[in-house]
Formats: sequence, C-alpha cells, structure tokens
Amino acid sequence: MVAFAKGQGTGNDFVLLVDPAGELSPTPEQVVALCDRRFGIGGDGLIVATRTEAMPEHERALGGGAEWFMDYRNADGSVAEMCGNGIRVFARLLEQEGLADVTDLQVGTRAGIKHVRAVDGGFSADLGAVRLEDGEPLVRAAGLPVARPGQRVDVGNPHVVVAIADDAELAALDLHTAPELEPATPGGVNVELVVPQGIAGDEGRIRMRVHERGSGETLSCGTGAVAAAFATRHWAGGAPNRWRVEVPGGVVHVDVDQQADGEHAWLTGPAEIVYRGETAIL
Ligand SMILES: N[C@H](CCC[C@H](N)C(=O)O)C(=O)O
Repeated sequence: MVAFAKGQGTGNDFVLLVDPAGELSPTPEQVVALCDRRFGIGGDGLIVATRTEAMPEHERALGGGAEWFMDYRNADGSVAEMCGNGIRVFARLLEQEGLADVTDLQVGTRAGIKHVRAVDGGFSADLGAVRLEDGEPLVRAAGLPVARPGQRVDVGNPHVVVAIADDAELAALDLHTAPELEPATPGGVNVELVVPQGIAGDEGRIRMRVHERGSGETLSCGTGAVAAAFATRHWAGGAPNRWRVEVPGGVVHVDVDQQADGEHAWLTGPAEIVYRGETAIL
C-alpha cells in the first residue's frame, strides 16, 4: 500500500504523492485509476512531489536549483507542463510534511522554476511570463449559439480563451464534450469560456468555466484563470493589472507583474489538504 494525500484549490482536486527518490513513477494507467471517481480515489489530476535531483535529466534541467519538483499528470494520464491550482496544494503538502519552508518556495516544473509564497492563509505563485499567441482558432461548443474566435494564451501550458455574451449563455454551455477548435491544436488545449464582469476600481472582474485538456470540465483551472485574465485584459486595451476570476469552485486573483522577460502572472488562492489515505493501486 502507498500513502497519498487528497487536496484541492477552489474545487480543482488532486491526488498527491510524496516520492522524494522518484521510485513510484506511476504509469498513465495507474494515474487514470487513481483519478477515477468510482474505482479509485478521484481527482482532476495527480501531483507527485519528487526531489528535482531524482527526476529524469530533461525535467532535472527544467527544475534547476529547486529542491522539489512538481510532476503533474492530468486525469487521463497525460503529462502537463504546469498546474496553477496544483502548485498551491503542492506547497501546502510540503508544509504539512515539514519538507520545506513555504514562506518563500522555489518549485521545479516542466514549465521551469516557479516562485510560491504563503499569503493570507493561501498561496501566491508566479507562473512566469504569459504570452498571447497569434491565430484566432474558431471555437464551437455545445450550447454556444455560434462559433466564436478564441485567443491563444501560453501559460507554460496551452490555452484558448473565448468571450461569452453573458451569464445565461455561460450557464447554458454543455462542457461534457470538449469544445471543437478550427484549426485543431495538436496535443489538445485547455479552453476557457469567459464573461467579462466589468472593472471595479483598479480590479477587473471575470466569470469563467473551463474545459481542461486531459481532465474535462473542472470547477477551476489556475493556469486557465491566468489565461482568461490576460485575454480579457488584452481585449480591454491592456489594463488593469489586477483581476478577480470567479470560477464554479470559488475565486482566485491574478496580478500582472512586469519583469525583464515579460508580463508575469501572480496567481493567488486557497489550498487545502482534505484527507490522507493508503492506496493499493500503486
Ligand atoms: N489540464 C491542464 C493541466 C492542469 C491545469 C489546471 N489544473 C491548473 O490549475 O492550471 C493541461 O493539460 O495543461
């Protein structure tokens, strides 16, 4: 039997393993079994905490000088570069295990080293420079009256953000099946459907739903919230720098931070370890 933790951040939930020496190396089939909500533990994804030195050479290079590496897998067993909600829950687990000082933590990921800080009972993570990309794929979704052009956003993982007319149209979307993109994105893409809610003071507000690559509709997606904020800010003319993003599972905040290599996104929100157990799946 192998010990695991179950955690969540704004309803994006994860199975978590602490595997310092990288001995578990779960197969895609085991990830699917762990994330299955009937036959397994259940989760939108799996997070494995491994010492960067124990990761394969490619990941070790990406993880640089960070002591711990966040190895993220989607519920379908596919590997993703980054998980914005997950890195907060990852930090919470390291804190509870006494494995790291999380007041100011560097985490290795397949999208490079990320900086995480404990704030106001949750965590704030610098997800790195966010890039708006060319090409406006046409997006079709069940319940969306007409196909709409989407904005491609790179948050270390790929996203397409689509503006939705209003809350009623957002609620009417059926995201049991993945939105269809034209042209399609090789390897799949995370799709955020967003209703701008206006700007209050220096804070923009949006409401969104998300269909995640490799997991389906989730209650929240951290990198997706960043993508949605950056796309909406672009459509609004490049301001403001602070965004409140309401997702079905709660609220996260996105702050734009101009750094030498571009506009970074700080993603802030809660993180909770809900329970612990042992599994026979591994
Ligand atoms: N499904 C995403 C990874 C999980 C991202 C999401 N859970 C987040 O909080 O960023 C992908 O394949 O890129």
